[in-house]
This record gives sequence, structure tokens and C-alpha cells, in this order.
Amino acid sequence: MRLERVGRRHGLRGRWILREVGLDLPAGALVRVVGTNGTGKSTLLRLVAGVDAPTEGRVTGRPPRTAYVPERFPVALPFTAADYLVHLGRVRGLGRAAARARAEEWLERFGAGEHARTAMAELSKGTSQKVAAAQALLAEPSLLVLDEAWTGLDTGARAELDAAVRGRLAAGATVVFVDHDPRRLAGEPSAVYEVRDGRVRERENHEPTRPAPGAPAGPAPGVPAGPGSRVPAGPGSGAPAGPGFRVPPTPAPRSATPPRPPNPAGPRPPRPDHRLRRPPPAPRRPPRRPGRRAGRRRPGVRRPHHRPHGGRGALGRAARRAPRRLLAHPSPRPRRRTRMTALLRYQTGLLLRSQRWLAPLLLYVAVLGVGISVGEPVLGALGLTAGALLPVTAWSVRICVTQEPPAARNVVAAAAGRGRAHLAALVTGTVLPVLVGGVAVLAVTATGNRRGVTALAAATAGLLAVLACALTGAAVGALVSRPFVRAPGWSLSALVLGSLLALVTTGSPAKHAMTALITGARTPIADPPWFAAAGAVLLAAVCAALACRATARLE
Ligand SMILES: Nc1ncnc2c1ncn2[C@@H]1O[C@H](COP(=O)(O)OP(=O)(O)OP(=O)(O)O)[C@@H](O)[C@H]1O
Repeated sequence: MRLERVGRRHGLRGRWILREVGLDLPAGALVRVVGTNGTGKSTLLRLVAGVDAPTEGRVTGRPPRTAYVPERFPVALPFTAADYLVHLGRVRGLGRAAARARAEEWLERFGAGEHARTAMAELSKGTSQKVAAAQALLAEPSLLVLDEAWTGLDTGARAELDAAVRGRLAAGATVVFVDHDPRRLAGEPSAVYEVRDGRVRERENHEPTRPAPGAPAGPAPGVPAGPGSRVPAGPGSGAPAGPGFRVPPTPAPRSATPPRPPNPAGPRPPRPDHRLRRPPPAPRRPPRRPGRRAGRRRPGVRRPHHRPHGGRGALGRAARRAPRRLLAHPSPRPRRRTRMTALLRYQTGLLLRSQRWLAPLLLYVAVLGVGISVGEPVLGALGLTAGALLPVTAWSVRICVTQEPPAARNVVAAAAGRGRAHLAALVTGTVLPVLVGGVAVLAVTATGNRRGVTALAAATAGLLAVLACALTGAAVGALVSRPFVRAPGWSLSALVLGSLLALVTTGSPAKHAMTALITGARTPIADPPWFAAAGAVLLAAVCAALACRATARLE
């Protein structure tokens, strides 16, 4: 993974927090980032994790499975610790049973097993930090970004996190971390970068180089790296010149290469700087335990380094029931569809458990209750049913887009990508009002005065109008929320104004659909608003694409 001339500032005219950052983050590297408060360490880690996009420059080669522990982990999530971990595990592509088993395993390892069923809001700071660490380690990431992840952990949990970091490194993952305790993993980092005055510079001879996993011991502590050490970029080096940018070493002349030992099976000469090379691949299988019959192991199946013991309660039962097959494949390659389904489930869980859906639903019911009178022609009532859904959907979309605390959003964005996480919020905020509107259409059709219009024709026209209005409302909701409008006051004002305009502006799919129904109520002929529904699908798709793209690029 590589950062090339990366810069970050907030807002068009904000000051540059980071500028001209160039970093190589090879597989198997443990990278420490240091600096005083407010210099931009967390900003750098967010860029590395992919939860923030650079204002300039580019980040390439990010490993597919990224996990991020934010500096401040949010507790204001309406889940229990275990449920949250299961959601995150599923977002990362684990099946339900495997996600439960891993949640159990990591909570136990961090000494928080008894808090599996505790609501996140009731967790102590240290325990919620354990949940934060657990979510990152659930699916064995290939890039692990830890922003002061040890803060607040007790001694045992700190040691466990140290061990987990070493485990990931041994498996070839890249780990980037910030911790204000200089003793944290002292002597082990492959490189230490200091953030100061908006620049990132590598500290030379910071501490002993961590030997690559399985490789012979590297240079002794304090011994300067040999050929291949970092040199400042200079003219003609062929690399972008910028502070902190590490230039690949000039290959030493052949004659200067130390002779290889005559026996190819013998020990290899020590590597002067393993950071510039790929570390040797992690052993595919742990050594076989003595006494175990060879025939009992299926070839190619890895055993997890830690088998959940399955404590008491539902989680324990789930862990014991978890298919061994799932646990034996610790690095699933999640399919995109699976991830999106898991994201939708997570967003729906957030919405339903937070009860924020209650206010828009009550508004909708109230408008229908006041607006629809007994004996009114059914098509007119259906027009109101559809029209009232527009602001309700815009509101619902806004709720879904803003309901997560930023740190929780970053955790999900690291796991699934910013754009996809945003799309899941938009879809969740749209689907639930559409379902409510569909039920309302059926109820109105069943009870209304049809005046010669068949129930099927009325319901079809009503459902299409509901779709047209809900999708237009979703487009409004997407445009008046993050990332386009962030301030809550402006966002709400824009929502009200945008909804009104969408209902009365000629050419709006919602207005077209409502007009078709209200005109049909006078005739009475039910003219299904197909074009309005198709136009609304197009409008919502364009607005969602714009919002997701802007989220991925701007946030
Ligand atoms: N959303 C934001 N808008 C404007 N400025 C921001 C934003 N986020 C961070 N900053 C600024 O960026 C600078 C770097 O912040 P950052 O959190 O990266 O520092 P840090 O080195 O991690 O600090 P600490 O050691 O205290 O955690 C700070 O001056 C902060 O005020």
C-alpha cells in the first residue's frame, strides 16, 4: 500500500493538516505514527484506513480487508456488544454463526465475555474499547489501523491486543498504530513516522528493527540499516520529492552483494532492511500437534489459533454450534452482495432500535387521518397517501444517513467502503417508507369509495404513485443531507423546502403521479402513473450515485 503526495484539509480554504505525505506500507510491516497532540496523526490513520479521502494525492494498493479502531469509540449505538460485533462480522463477510463465534471468542480473549449481552450504551469506557478492538480483529484484517486502541484497556486486554497485533503481522498483515505510550510494542515497529507541522517524516534509527516473521534476526538494536535504508528524495531520484517520502534504494552493484552461502538450504544472509521487501509468507498451517492422527485433518484447512470455548448463554451455544468449517477459514473473501445485505441489516437495526422512525410514521398517519375523509373517492385519497409519503421518505433518508455517530460510521466505512455504507443508509431510509406506503395504499383501496374503479386498478395506480413519491422524497433526502449539507439547521430547512418544491414543481415525478390520481378521481378512470414511477427511479438512482460518490471522495 502506498500514499503518494497525500494532503488533507477540511473545507475549501481550511488549513492543510497534512501535506506531501508519501508512505510505503508493505505487507507484514508494523508502522508506528508519533507526534504531539493535534498534529494530524488521527487524520493520517483515517486516510490509511480509507475512512477519509485525501484532498490531494492518492492512496493505492490498500489491502481488501481493512479494520480500523477509532480514537473515540462510540457507545451510543442501540445494540448489545455481541449484536454489534455480529453485525460488523457480517458486514465483513462472515456468516451469522461464525460471526457469533468470533464475537464470543474476542470478547472472552479481552476479558469482556460477561458483557456480551450488555447494551453498548451501558458499557464502561474500557469495555467499549474492548468491543472496538474486537470488531477490528473479528475477520482477520490484512490492514489493521489502531488509533490509540490500547487507551482505557486493562493490563490483560492490552497484552491480548499486543498479541493480536503480532498474530496479524505473522499472518502478513500490515498494522499501523498510534499510541502515546512509548513502551507500546517497543522495539517491534518496522518504521516510525513522526507527524509534525503538517509533514510526515520517518524517524531514522528509531529503535531496533522488528525481524520479519520467520526471517533470521535483523540488525542489532541501534545499528544503522545497511544498503536499502531510507534516503531523502532528491533531484533525479525518480520519486516524488516530498518530506516523509521514502525512496526505494538504489540497487547495490553486483560485486557488492554479499555472497550467498554455498548450501542453498542453509541460513540466508540477514536482510538489511526487510521493509523494502515482502516479508516471507506466513506459514499456511500451524505445526501438527503430536499424537494427532494425520487422517483427521482435511488438507488445506487451517485451524484457528484460538478456538472459542463457548461460554454460557446464547453466544456460547452459538459458538459451540458454529460449523468448524467456518472457523477453520479465518479469512473469508466477502461477496459484495453479502456485504450489502449485511449493511442493510445493520442500518435497519439502527433505525428500528433507535425508534427514530416513530416521528415520521406518526406524521404520516396523522396526515392521512386528517386528510382522508370517509366516502371520498378512492383515487383522490390515494393521491394524498402518495403525496404525504414524499416528505416522510426524505426525513427517513436523512435519519438513516445521520443516525450513526461519526466514529461508528468510520468503522463501517473501513470494513465496507464509504460509498457502499452510504448507499445502504439511503436504501434503508427509502425501503421502510415504501413498505409503509404500500400498506396504506392497500388499506385505503379496501376501505375507500371506488366509484366504478376496480380495486386492482386503484391499487396499481396507488402503489405506482407511492413509489414515485417515495423515490422523489429519497432523492430530496439524499441531496439535503451529508455529504452535501452537514449543518442540521440548514439540512432540515432544505428538507422542508425541497419536499414542497418536489410536490408542486412541474416535471417532478411526484407531482405527475399525484396529478394523475387526483384527475382520475374526477373522471373516474385509474391511469397508472408508469412514467412518473420510472422517472422517479431514475432521479433517485442519479441522486444516490451523486451522494455516494461525493461521500467516497469528499468525506
Ligand atoms: N473535521 C474537522 N474539521 C476541521 N479540523 C479538523 C477536523 N478534524 C480534525 N481537525 C483538525 O486537524 C488537526 C489534527 O487533528 P488530529 O485528530 O488528526 O490530531 P492528532 O494528532 O490525532 O491529535 P491527538 O494526539 O490529540 O489525538 C487538529 O488541529 C484538528 O483540530
